[in-house]
Formats: sequence, C-alpha cells, structure tokens
Amino acid sequence: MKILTVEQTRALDQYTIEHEPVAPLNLMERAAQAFTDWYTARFDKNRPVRIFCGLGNNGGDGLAIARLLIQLDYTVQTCVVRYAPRESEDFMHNHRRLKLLASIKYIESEQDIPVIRPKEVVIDAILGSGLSRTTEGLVQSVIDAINHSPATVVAVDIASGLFADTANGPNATIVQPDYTVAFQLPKLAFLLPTLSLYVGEWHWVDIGLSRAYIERTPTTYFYTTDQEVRHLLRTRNRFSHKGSFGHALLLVGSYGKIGAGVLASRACLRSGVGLLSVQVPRCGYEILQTSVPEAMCQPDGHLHILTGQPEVEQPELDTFSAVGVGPGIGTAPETLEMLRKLLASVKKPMVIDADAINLIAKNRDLIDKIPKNSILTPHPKEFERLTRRWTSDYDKLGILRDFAQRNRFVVVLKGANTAIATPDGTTHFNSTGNPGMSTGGTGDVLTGILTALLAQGYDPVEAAVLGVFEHGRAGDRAADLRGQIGLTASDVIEALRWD
Ligand SMILES: NC(=O)C1=CN([C@@H]2O[C@H](COP(=O)(O)OP(=O)(O)OC[C@H]3O[C@@H](n4cnc5c(N)ncnc54)[C@H](O)[C@@H]3O)[C@@H](O)[C@H]2O)[C@@H](O)CC1
Ligand SMILES: Nc1ncnc2c1ncn2[C@@H]1O[C@H](COP(=O)(O)OP(=O)(O)O)[C@@H](O)[C@H]1O
Ligand SMILES: [K+]
Repeated sequence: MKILTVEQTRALDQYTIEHEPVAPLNLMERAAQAFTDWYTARFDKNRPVRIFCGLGNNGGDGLAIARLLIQLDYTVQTCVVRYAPRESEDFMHNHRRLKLLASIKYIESEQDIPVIRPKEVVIDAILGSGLSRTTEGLVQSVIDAINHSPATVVAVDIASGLFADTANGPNATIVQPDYTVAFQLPKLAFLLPTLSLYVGEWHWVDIGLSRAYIERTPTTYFYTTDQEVRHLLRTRNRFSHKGSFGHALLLVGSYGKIGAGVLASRACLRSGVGLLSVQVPRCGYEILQTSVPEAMCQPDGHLHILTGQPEVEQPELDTFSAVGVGPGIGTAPETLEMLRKLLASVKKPMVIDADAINLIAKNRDLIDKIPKNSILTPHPKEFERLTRRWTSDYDKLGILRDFAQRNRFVVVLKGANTAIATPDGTTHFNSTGNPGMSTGGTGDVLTGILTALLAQGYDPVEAAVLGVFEHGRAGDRAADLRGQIGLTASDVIEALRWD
C-alpha cells in the first residue's frame, strides 16, 4: 500500500472529484459515513460524544459526523472552535444542515471551553491534513483541555496539530488521541516511533478515492499489507527436492552466545531452506548438533569464537546459495579477521546482523567489501553506530534511505513498523509484529528467516519484505497464544507458518 504526501493526497482528492465525478460535499459525506461506521462498530450509545470542530474541511467532517451520529440516536454535543474569521465552503454547508437538527456550542475564548467528563468520547475534528503552521492561541488551549481530560479521544483523519509527513517543531501542542481514523491511506507520521503519542491505535477507512490515480502516483514509501505479501510467496513444485531450496550457511555464536546461533538455525530451517550448514566455535558443536539435528555443523578451530580457521576441511563458500553472519559472534579481533575474509570471498548478497554490523561500524573500510544487495538488519542502536545520530525520525528515514541507496544495500531497520530501505530509494514499512517481540533473540530469528529466503532464490528486497512480514506475523500468532509478556524468540520460531 502506498503512503502519499499531503500534496499528493490533495491531488488525489481533486482527481477523484473531477473524474469519478463526485461533488466535494459528497466526498466529505462519504468520509463522515466511513468514520461513523467505524465509530458505531466500537462505541455504544451510552457514551456521550463531544465533537470539537475546526473551520476547515476536517471541521466539516466533524459536523457531518455529528449529524450522522445524532440520526443514529447517539448523544452528541458539537463544539465549533472559532479561532479564525473564515470557514471552508463545505464546513458552512454542513453547519447549516446540523443547525436544523441540534444546537451547536461555539468556543470563542478560553472561558467557553467545556469541562470534559470521563465517560465521554471526544472526536477531534479541529485540524486535519491542511495544517500549515504550528498551533497557537485558542486552538492550543482546546487541545490542552482535550489532552488533560479523562475522556477517550478519537482523531478524525489525523490528530489536530500533527504534521502528516514533516517534523513538528519542538514543544508543539498536538492532540494525543487513543485512536486515529485516517481516510483512505495511512500517513507517514503514523509509522514513526517518536510520534506514537500523537497517533494512538490507528485505522484507515476506504472513502473511494481513485484507485487508478493512487496506482500511478509515484512514491518512495510503502506500507506492507497481507495481500501484497501473499503473492511474493512461492509455492512448492510436486517434484521438488531438497536441492531445490538452496543450501544456506550461517556463521553464528561465541562462548555464552551459542543460543543466538541455535535460534537463527532453527528459524532458517522453519523457513523452507533445503540444507543448512552452521559454523560455530568448537564449544558450540555439541550444543548445535543436539538442539538442531537437521543442521550440519562446521566447528571452528577456536574453542570460544569464530576465527575462520576451521577444525576440519570445509566446502568452498561458493557452494552455498546464501550466507548469514552475525548473531552472537562477538567482536574479538580474530572474529573481525574472519569477517574480513568472508566479505572478501562471498560474491552473492548475504545477510549481515548484530555483531557483524558492530564490527563493520568500527572498521568502516569493510562497508565497501559487502556484496551489493546484501541485507543488513540493524536495530536502531546498531544503525546509529553504522551511520550517525539523528535529530528526528524524519532525519533517521533520510539517513536510512541515503545509506541503502549509496551502498546498494537492503537495510532492515528493526523495531515497531520495521523500515526496509532498498537500493532504489524506496522504504517499506512493516505492518506486523508486537511489543511482545521486544525480547532477546527475536532478531536472531529474523536473520535465520532472511538467510533461508535468500538461499531459496528470493530477490533480496522481496526476501526482506516477505521475511520481516512473516517474522512479525509469527510474533502476532505467538502473542495470541501466550500473550505478549511471556513471549520468547523460540515461540516466534514455533509460530512460523508460510501459507
Ligand atoms: N478534500 C476532500 O475532498 C476531503 C477532505 N477531507 C477532510 O479534509 C481535511 C483537510 O481539510 P482542509 O484542507 O480544509 O484542512 P483543515 O481542516 O486541516 O484546515 C485547514 C485550515 O486551517 C488553517 N490552519 C492551518 N494550520 C493551522 C493552525 N495551526 N492553526 C489554525 N489554523 C490553521 C488553514 O489555513 C486552513 O484554512 C482532511 O484532513 C479530511 O479530514 C475529507 O472530508 C475527505 C475528503
Ligand atoms: N514493539 C515492537 N513491535 C514490533 N516488532 C518489534 C517490537 N520490538 C521488537 N520487535 C522486533 O523484534 C526483533 C528484535 O530484534 P533485535 O533488537 O535484533 O533483538 P535481538 O538482538 O535480541 O535478537 C526485530 O525484528 C524487531 O522488529
Ligand atoms: K483532526
């Protein structure tokens, strides 16, 4: 699913109005109806509704929502915040219609701001995507009152005061909703960790904007949906055999961290790889052979760390269809030498995670040695070590895009809504996963999954989008089964299911 800018969304509205064709007022009615359907499915009539409306089209939506809810017998108090002398045309039309049905309260100064009670639901329709400057004066006071109230708050389209795709200045006054119900498409702001307070749980509702226009509008931001991922997944041929699904090599573990290697190995096997070989320090040999009997084990000559000096002779690296390195390997100088040799020998895109990223961050000449189209999977701290500190989430997205594009890597920046930046400058935000996955080892699981997909011949961008999605989906299934708090990385592996 595409994420469009405010400008593009405005053009999309306009195109739909001209080409469907649909009168702007009817489009607003559709938006209000879609919101009302969402609302009535969740909140019953016992909860009094207080709708705060601004004077633009977001306020117009609010007035239309008030009318529709009143017609459904909800108890509604509409408050129009009169912060400016002019109203939009569609606002005025809906104002006339609502006045025939109910009384409207006007807020012209701070004294007019009503007391909001706990049982109420506040619908925030003060400012929408037309926000062009930071909030001030009366609007600020109303937003403060909403934020200090005990009521449940639902934002129409976007929280009032929040910019949809650029950074708000410091100390901006922004509604902090429990829910945001966006029209047609998600907004970039919804996907950024530092803005979550201003988004709450978000949903989008279809208001019938032109699909053809969305299709041909260029964008660099995408939100991965179930439907899109479904057609990436390959089905198995009846006559296939283990040689059809690649031979992966994982270089993982160090003394005390062999578990990371076990998790990556198990996840790799649960993700469809034909054959798996694993290099671990000698101390990991029995652990791995016992806990992952499906994998072949190549012990390193060193007891505790990977040095790239094998105990027994090993197959040439180019016999493997994909290589993954990093989970649990530590940052010893000998392991750095192993990584150096590995990067010099592997020609295919590989998966690089955890301490392999930390080693590369400290030895920056290695960046140029990484095969093009490799998948790097840093968490934010590892990514900061690799690049630089950012000033905002938007700045971080810029650094991410540039780093991936300049080096021709696929960079998987992990976290809620993991962002995958590709060599062509696009960024895909993941839609699955939950905070239960914030637990040691879930990243190692992802490395195993991605290595398995590369080994099966998936293109690196497809592998990253699909693998990250399925990793999160497994996390969601595991959380359904056990709840988020007790979730472990092993549960995520057990919940992987590729159909
Ligand atoms: N255009 C359409 O066809 C549709 C628009 N819809 C609604 O329209 C909204 C966008 O409407 P508008 O473009 O009128 O935008 P807004 O309703 O956000 O209001 C914009 C107005 O507020 C002023 N303004 C901007 N920043 C301000 C600030 N900080 N303090 C005070 N005033 C400020 C602007 O100068 C402008 O007059 C969407 O969010 C959505 O809710 C929906 O009805 C769907 C269809
Ligand atoms: N709040 C969250 N929502 C969704 N996914 C999350 C969340 N927290 C963590 N994750 C996922 O869990 C994994 C954690 O990886 P990482 O930080 O490398 O952990 P580790 O190194 O312990 O394996 C990532 O894939 C990340 O996207
Ligand atoms: K709003």
